[in-house]
Amino acid sequence: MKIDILTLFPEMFEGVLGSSILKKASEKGIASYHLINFREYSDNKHKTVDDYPYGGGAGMVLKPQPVFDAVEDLLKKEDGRKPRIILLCPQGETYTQKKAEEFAKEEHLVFICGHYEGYDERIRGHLVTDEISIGDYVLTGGELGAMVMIDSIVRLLPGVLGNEESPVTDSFSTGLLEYPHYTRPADFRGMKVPDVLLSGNHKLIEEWREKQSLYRTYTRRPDLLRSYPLSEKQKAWLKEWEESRD
Ligand SMILES: C[S@@+](CC[C@H](N)C(=O)[O-])C[C@H]1O[C@@H](n2cnc3c(N)ncnc32)[C@H](O)[C@@H]1O
Repeated sequence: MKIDILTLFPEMFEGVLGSSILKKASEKGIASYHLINFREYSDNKHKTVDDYPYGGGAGMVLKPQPVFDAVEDLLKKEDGRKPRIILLCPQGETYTQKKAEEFAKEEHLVFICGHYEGYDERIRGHLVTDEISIGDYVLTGGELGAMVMIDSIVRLLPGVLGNEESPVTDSFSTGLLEYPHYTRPADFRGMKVPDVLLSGNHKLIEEWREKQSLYRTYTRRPDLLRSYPLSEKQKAWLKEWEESRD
């Protein structure tokens, strides 16, 4: 997967793209990252990329010209193939694991990281294919949001995670939150690992994990259950928990 990142602060990405799974993915040739400082595309001799808002008010607005020119330059190299062009934006669609899975199927993603008060509206309306928010809060710029998205997408690409890690049972991938994990020792300062995990009975362990996963979701994120296809056994567990609350 090719990932282009348009940013005024390319140095912010060095640590994240050069560490852990994202670094491994690029070393294995599965993902390649290209940082583009769109200030270099400014047609202004002072290389400014922002200007005062029409109508007055606080803050500066990113001008359309450097961003359009930077994206058009990228597209020239694409032989007509259209990448997804993602604008990081607190007013966009809220990012989810489903969206990460959707983007992971693409061959080429372009991220546009805003800064200042916001973007000229023509960038939003005429250049991008997706507007994504990473949550209901306001960041200083789109860089952290792009890093969050890139990390969650790249770890889903085939061959990126080793056998010892799997995105399949991760929270949200299954539609539920993941079950709790324990490792050695079996007794840490009197806090014991549930007996079932030490039993060696794989069927019982699977059932315990399924039940824990459902219970976690029921207590922490009941909203996820609205779209989750519950089995009859799971419905019975939920009924039991509902009744014990009364
Ligand atoms: C200070 S914010 C601008 C917020 C804008 N004035 C508004 O109220 O919608 C600057 C930039 O940070 C990025 N940003 C801020 N919050 C974000 C969020 N929750 N998700 C994604 N990007 C965000 C966007 O790129 C945005 O253009």
